[in-house]
Amino acid sequence: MADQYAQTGEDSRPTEIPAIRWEEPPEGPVLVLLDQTRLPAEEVELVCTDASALVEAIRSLAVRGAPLLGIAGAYGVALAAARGFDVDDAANSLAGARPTAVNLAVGVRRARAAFQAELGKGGDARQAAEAALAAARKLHREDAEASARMAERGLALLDELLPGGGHRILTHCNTGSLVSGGEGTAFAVALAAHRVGRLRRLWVDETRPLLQGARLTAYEAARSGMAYTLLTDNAAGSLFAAGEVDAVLIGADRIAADGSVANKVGSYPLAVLARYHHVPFIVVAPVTTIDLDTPDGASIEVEQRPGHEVTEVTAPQVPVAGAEAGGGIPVAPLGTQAYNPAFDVTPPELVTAIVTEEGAVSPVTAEALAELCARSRQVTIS
Ligand SMILES: CSC[C@H]1O[C@H](OP(=O)(O)O)[C@H](O)[C@@H]1O
Repeated sequence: MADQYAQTGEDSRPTEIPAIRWEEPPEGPVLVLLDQTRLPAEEVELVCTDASALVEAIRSLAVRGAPLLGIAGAYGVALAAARGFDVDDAANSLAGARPTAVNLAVGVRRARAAFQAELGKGGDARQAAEAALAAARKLHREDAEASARMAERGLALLDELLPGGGHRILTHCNTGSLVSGGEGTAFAVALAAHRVGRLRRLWVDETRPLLQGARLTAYEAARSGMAYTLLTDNAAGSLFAAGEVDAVLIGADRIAADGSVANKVGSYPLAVLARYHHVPFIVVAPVTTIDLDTPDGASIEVEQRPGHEVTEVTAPQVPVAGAEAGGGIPVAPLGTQAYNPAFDVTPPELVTAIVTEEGAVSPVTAEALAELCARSRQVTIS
């Protein structure tokens, strides 16, 4: 069936999309973001000159995706320092902009620590700001390197689990260049398989309500030239039943110490479907997404988002005059209340493997995750 929906990308532009970059025009440093709320219709850039503009961009998902949130948070601290704003205030507002993706707080913490360490060594404000920027640039580089290594390790695992190639991969939400300093996490694995001719099809969940799959993953898949097919989230079950899914590849926003995985809402039902149909369910995430300070899935704060994201559909660049608060077109009676968690939590027993740049963990246990993180710290130190 997969081939009858043959949709291959037409775009030959480079797949790496500059989701974020630091610039230093004469009027002062800025953080330039590709506004992901406007994709795929428009490639519009947001120019942030202070932390509050970046906080708004994070909350509106103009910039999004766990690893990129970490990079943006670090640059946000550097921006506040470079422009003479209060760094502690900036760090606190950035770290609190979205609660679930642990990378955001990690990135903010790394840049803030570099800033404070430089001051502690007797450096002046300019030197401290430069130290924060250096920490942000380092995190950006490390994430790009991690992305390449995750792609390599993820492809090796797919080849091991699915001998014979021709992988039909289902993915949820968006985990490509738009969430990363490199080519992403789970999507980067699919891209690696495509480049060596071992991706038969990427099944792309549209990912309601904000449609990161339909708007962003399809956009990235088209640019790559891979064979991909979009589906509604509720059509995934019939694909599994038809035997059309060889593996599920998703990202993560926070992985608790016991191996519970918080990811875009709709991930947990895919894990249950995968288990029922004996299909590998693989999580691809950098080590920075593993949070040993969060003991288990119940301890992960799941972001609750505004109801209008469910009760309205919004044409990103065309606000609808007179529509509800969200500016979209109502699809439910005015006043309808909506349940809109941004993420859900998959228990470790439903996860076949967690693939990181330092290696894969399977089965997923607290001990194996702790060992992986310890090994990663050794690598970082050396
Ligand atoms: C690999 S990070 C991408 C991750 O982030 C997405 O959430 P959001 O679009 O709300 O930032 C989703 O959970 C993806 O798996």
